[in-house]
Formats: sequence, C-alpha cells, structure tokens
Amino acid sequence: MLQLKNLRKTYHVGDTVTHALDDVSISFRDKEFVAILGPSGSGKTTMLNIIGGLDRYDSGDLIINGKSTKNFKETDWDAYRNNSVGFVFQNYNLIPHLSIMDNVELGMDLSGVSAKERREKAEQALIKVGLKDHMHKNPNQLSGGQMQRVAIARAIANDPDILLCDEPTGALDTKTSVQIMDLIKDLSKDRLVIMVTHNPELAKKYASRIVNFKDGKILSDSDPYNGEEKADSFELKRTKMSYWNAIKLSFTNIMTKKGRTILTAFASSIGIISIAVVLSISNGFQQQINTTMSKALAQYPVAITATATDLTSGPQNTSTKIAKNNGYVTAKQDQSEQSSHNNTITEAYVNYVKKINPNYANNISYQRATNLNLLSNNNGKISRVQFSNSDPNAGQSVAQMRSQAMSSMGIGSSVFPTALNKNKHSFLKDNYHILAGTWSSKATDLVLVADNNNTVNINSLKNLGIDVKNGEKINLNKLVGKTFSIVSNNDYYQELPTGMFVPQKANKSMYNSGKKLRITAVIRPKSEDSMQLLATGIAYSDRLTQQIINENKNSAIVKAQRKSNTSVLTGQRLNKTEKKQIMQTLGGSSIPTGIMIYPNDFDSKDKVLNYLDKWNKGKSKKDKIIYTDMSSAVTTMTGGLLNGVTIILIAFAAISLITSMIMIGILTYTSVLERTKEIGVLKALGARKKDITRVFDAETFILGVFSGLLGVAIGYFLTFPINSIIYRLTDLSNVAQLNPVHALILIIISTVLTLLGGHLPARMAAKKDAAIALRSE
Ligand SMILES: Nc1ncnc2c1ncn2[C@@H]1O[C@H](COP(=O)(O)OP(=O)(O)OP(=O)(O)O)[C@@H](O)[C@H]1O
Repeated sequence: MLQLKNLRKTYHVGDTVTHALDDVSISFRDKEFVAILGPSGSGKTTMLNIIGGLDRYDSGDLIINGKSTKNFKETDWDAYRNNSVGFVFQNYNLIPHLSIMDNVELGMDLSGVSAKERREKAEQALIKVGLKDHMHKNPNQLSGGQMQRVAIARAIANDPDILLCDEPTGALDTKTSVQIMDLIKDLSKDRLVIMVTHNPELAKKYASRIVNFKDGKILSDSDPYNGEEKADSFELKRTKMSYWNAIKLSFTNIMTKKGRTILTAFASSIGIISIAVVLSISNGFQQQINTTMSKALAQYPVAITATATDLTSGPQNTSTKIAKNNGYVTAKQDQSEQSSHNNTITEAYVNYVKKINPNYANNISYQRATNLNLLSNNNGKISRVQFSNSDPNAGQSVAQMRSQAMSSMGIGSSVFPTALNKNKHSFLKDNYHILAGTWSSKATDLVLVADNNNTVNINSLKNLGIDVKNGEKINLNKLVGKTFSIVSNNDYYQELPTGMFVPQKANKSMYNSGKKLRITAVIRPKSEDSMQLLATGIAYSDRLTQQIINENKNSAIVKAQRKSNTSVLTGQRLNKTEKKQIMQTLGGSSIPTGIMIYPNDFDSKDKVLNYLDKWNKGKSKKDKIIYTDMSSAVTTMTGGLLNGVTIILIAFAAISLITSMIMIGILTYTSVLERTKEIGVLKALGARKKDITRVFDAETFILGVFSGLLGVAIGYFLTFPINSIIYRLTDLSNVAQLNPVHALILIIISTVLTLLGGHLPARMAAKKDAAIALRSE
C-alpha cells in the first residue's frame, strides 16, 4: 500500500513561491488504476515524481508498504526507484543510441540481474507490449506508439509494484492511444497504476479511480481508500551499475558522434604526439652518444701506470710578465716534473682493483714486464722467438720505443683484458670478430690480431720465426693451430759455477719440456674505432702470464737474484728500481707494472673513478695511486645538455597536454548537457549518483585511451620523415626511435589526464536533479 500523508512541496523561484503540493493526503490500493486529472500546473507531475522517488517532498510523509520514507537515504531512493517503480513518460525517453533490447534491459543492468535472465525478462516484456517482431530494431526505427510500448516494456521488465505514467498517450493519435491504454489497463490487474492525464474521457473509460487536482490540492477522489496501515514489510535490493555497462553505454553514445570524437581525440592527442616525438628524438641521440662514448671508452680505458700526472699538484704558473731584476735567480722544479707522480702498485691495490663491481667495469688488463721464454719448432728447427712487434734485426728501434710508449698507455698492448664476470661483456668478443679459428678459452690459447685491412706487423711474424717478406700473403690455415713452447726458468737458464746464469742452448728436449701454446684464432677489430686496442700480432690472456709467474717465482734464477744486488745475468750493479724491474722480468714478482680498467659504459666511468678515488682517501701523497682517465679528453661531450633540452621541450609539449585536458573537460560538459535526458532516465531507472559519474568517466576514459593511442601512433609514424631529415642533415641514421615503454606511459598519461579533465563535469552530471533532468528538452 502507498500512502501520502500531508505532503507539501513548494518551489521558490526568486520572489515567487509555488505550492506545487499543498497538504496532500491520499492512499492507494496495491492493485488499481488511478487517473489523476487537473489543469496544467496543478501539481500532478510533481506528485508523480515524488511518489516515484524522483523528487523529494518538503514535509509530510510518503509511506511505502508501511515504511515511512522520512529517513530514506539517497541510496534507499535509488533502490526504491529501481525495484518498486516503473516510469512511463509522455515523450517515451528512450536512450536513442542503445538498441531496443538494451533500453529495456537497462534497469535490470542496474539491479544486477544476470545477463541471461535480463535477456529473457526483456523479451517477455517486449512480447507483452506486442513488439515481438521489432525486438532487434533501434528506437529511431519505430513509430511513436511502438516507442511508447518500448518505454512500457522497460517500465515493467523488472516487474515493479507501481507503474507511474505521465500523460502516456499525450503524443499519440487516438487509435494508438486506445491501444496503449488497453495495454496499461491490462498491466493494472497486477499492480498499482497511477496515470496523469489531461483527457477526462480516457480517464473515465479506463481508470478505476479518478482523482482531481487543483492548485496542489486534491479536489475530488472517485473511490477513496482508507486501508489500515500495514506493518513495515518493505524490502529493497541495492542497485549498482557495472563498469562494463558504463563503458558500453558511453561507447554506443560516442559511436553516434564519431566525427566529433575523432576530431577531439586528434586535437587532444597533439600534446602526446609532441612528447612522443621529443622523447624518440632525444632517446635516439642519447643512444648515439652512448655508443660513441662506449667506443671511446673501449679505446681509452682508465689507466694506472708507473708514473702519472697529478693534476691536483699545486697551481700552475701561467704568468708571462717579465719580472724585475732582483739580482738573484730562483731554483725551480719543472712543472711537469712537479706534477709527475710515481705510483707504487702493491698486491693490496691489485686486489682492490679486482674487487671493482663488474657492472661498472668488467674488463681489466694488466701490464707486466715478465719475459716469456718462448721457443718455436719449425720442421725440427728449434729457435727462440718472442711476441713482439720490434724489428728482430735492429736494436732499440724507433718503432719499439713507440710501441713501448703506447703500451704504457694501454694502447696497442698484446695482453687482452680479463673479464671479471665471465657471463658479461667479453672484451674480445665485444670488439673483435674471428677471421679463422675459434675463441680461446684456455690460458695457453693465443690469438693473432690483424687490423681492418687484414694486415699484421711483419716484425711480429718474423719474431715468431715465420720467414716472410714485406707484402707477402700468409694463408690463415697456416697460422691457426701454430704452436709454441714456453719453458720454465729452471729449464731455460743454466747456473754457472760463478753463480751467474746464462740461457741454455735451445734444443728439442728444452722445447719438449715447455708448456705448449697454440694460436686458436685470427681476429680483426669489428669497427675502425677499436683499431688501436690491441697491437697486431700475438695477443694472449693475463692468465698465461700469471701461470708463468707462479711457475717461476721460486725458480733458481729468481731465488739467486732476490738475494743479490748485482744482475745474475750481466753482473751489473743494480739500484732498487733496477732490481725491482729485473725481478719482474724474470717472473719473480706478480705485481703488474700497469693496470687498465675498461668501464662498461659512459655512466659507469664515474662510478669506476669514484671507486679508485676511495682507495686514496686518507693516504699520504706518496702512497696515493693516481690514475689517468684517457677518455676524458675524448668524451667531454655529455648527455647533460641533451637532457636539459629534452626537459625544456617536454615542458612545452606538456602545455599542450593541459590544453587537451581543458578541452576534454569542455567536451564532457557538452556531453553532459546533451545527455541530460539520459541522466534523468537512468536516475528514474534507479541509477545512483556514482553510476552517473561512472557513465561519464567511462566516456572520458574511452576518449583518453583513444587519443593516447592516436597520439602514440601518429608520433611513431612521424619518426620516419624525421629520421630521413636527420639523416640528410647529420648522416646519422634511425635516430628517432619511440621506446615502447614511453609509448605505454604516454597512453596512461593521456588516459589519466582526460579522466581528470572530464571528472568534474561527470560529477556535475551526477548531481543533476532527476525531475529537472526529465523535464528538460
Ligand atoms: N523545478 C521547478 N521549479 C519551480 N517551479 C516548478 C518546478 N517544477 C514544477 N514547478 C511548478 O510547480 C507547479 C506544478 O507543476 P507540475 O509540473 O507538477 O504541474 P502539472 O499539473 O503536472 O502540469 P502539466 O499538466 O502542465 O504538466 C507549476 O506551477 C510549476 O510551474
């Protein structure tokens, strides 16, 4: 039973006060057909809206099945509209962009009826209103009468207790009106039907009870009802619109205005396009810089050599002025001598360097002065050989001095760097590729290094005992697999009764006693940049030198030399440095003369330098180890400038993003205005404020994703012409590259920003008064 008790509703507009309902009290039976008659403006629609929970009363009470609605919360009203009330309006209020079936199902969507049940109920309702054959049409393909039938089907699909009809035949011709009235009459057998009409004949013909209204008051009632108040037997099922439904509703709406949506999405994607382009260009340049830098780093490692230049030593005297004649001269150390620093590399320091993080520098090479006692066997002819590029027939040649100077800088060395972590960058594999043979894995494996033109220093071949003429071509097969013997000090030197040592005559048994070394590959630099890394000729691993040192450190000659201050080979007197040097040559000391550290990339270089600086902390000047950063001269170009430019460009691009956001806000606001009627219908069907917000959020979400995708796609396609321009200008190919991660982030940013931009209008939509929304045209 529905009961209105002293209901009042007053509208204040400016100074005008309208008493739309003025102390109305009336009760309705559970099943009857009530017609409300009355002149225009008498408050009929207002009462209907209040009964239907679309509008609120100011005072009095509305009692539903014995329950007062005085303390109803917003959600109670939503659920009440959805569960208990069906609305039929004069102008049908169908949602034009949804199919008939979807229109009918909408209310059930909100009450969480399963898809299957929803479909069944909607079909039943459509059959009941006589639209069996039109079920799959769209609203705009129907006649007015048919549209009103759809509206009735929508109102009864959820089987409500109350059907509220506001001039349901107002827009229909007489014949159709009769059919609709018959239908409504039929529906009133199972429920309470309250119909507002201007047509007294229709009311008389169909309604079982007629209530006359005037000036917000009940003038007459043909069949008043004074039923006993029932005990509270009211129950409600909460409503909720699923995200999926919200998206469906908005998607179909967007599809009705494709052109506008595409234009808006394009306009709002311009921000994304510009950021995508800026990012891909700066990304590309950064990569180019990184490759250039790592190439430079591979050539110029951080070097720790016996002597280094200490750049921190005192101020440089740059004065060029001519001083006065004071009558004296000042004794002064030469500037370069002053800043020259002797590095004392110790075992502890070597171990410290070895503990460097392989993620920063995985390759380290060591310079050692150790002599290798090498023999070759050329068809039974045993001869002494050496891994060297110096002319075997000349003394200390210019070439030799040059090669020594270069190797002291880590360039043109014949020992290749050792990888700290075997699974990471291998120096050889990164910078060289194989002409013949396979990569070496054992300490006794050697590689022969050629240059880009496949040439090898003739001296290095001659020193190996290969008899060649200048310009002669040697087959790679002849070189790969060539073996040498490395003989231990004890087998190589003979002690004379005087305590002196001399090399023994090289013979077969000496050759056989030695460890065998084998050339496993002929290699060549991958690019012209790695040209100078290793000198052409034989290159070997530091492990080989270490094995030899281990073997020889307790040999007779080393023991003898350790005790003596004269050379056991020449008898010459030795000072401390000379003795240290000769001990190193004989393999008596494992301390390298120099260390080269190859940072993995440009960013790691600073980490490596920091690590090396840490060693010097708190040490006296003498004990400090000064390194030489040879790449610093080459790689002064840094990414810093590029980063700055990128940030500024992105900031500009971001402004266009904000513009897009405002535009989306305006668009959503327009959409809210356009869809006001739809909001009213949704509310009449029981949608909560949240659901309405969700519908519009869904719309902006779709728009945001779409403009993000569009922006990224356009940005991506722009990289092609941009690359061809950059190529023409700079000769750098494929500079602009859109990182997929950046693309994804941009789509997310676009979605979030448009959601933010559209959320405010969406909230406004939710706050719209349902009754006013339905009155809007
Ligand atoms: N939102 C509103 N703000 C101000 N006044 C309103 C509002 N809604 C209705 N009114 C006024 O309340 C009174 C009752 O309006 P209502 O629409 O209920 O009348 P009605 O009997 O249904 O009229 P009609 O038959 O013409 O539809 C009218 O005077 C109307 O101007």
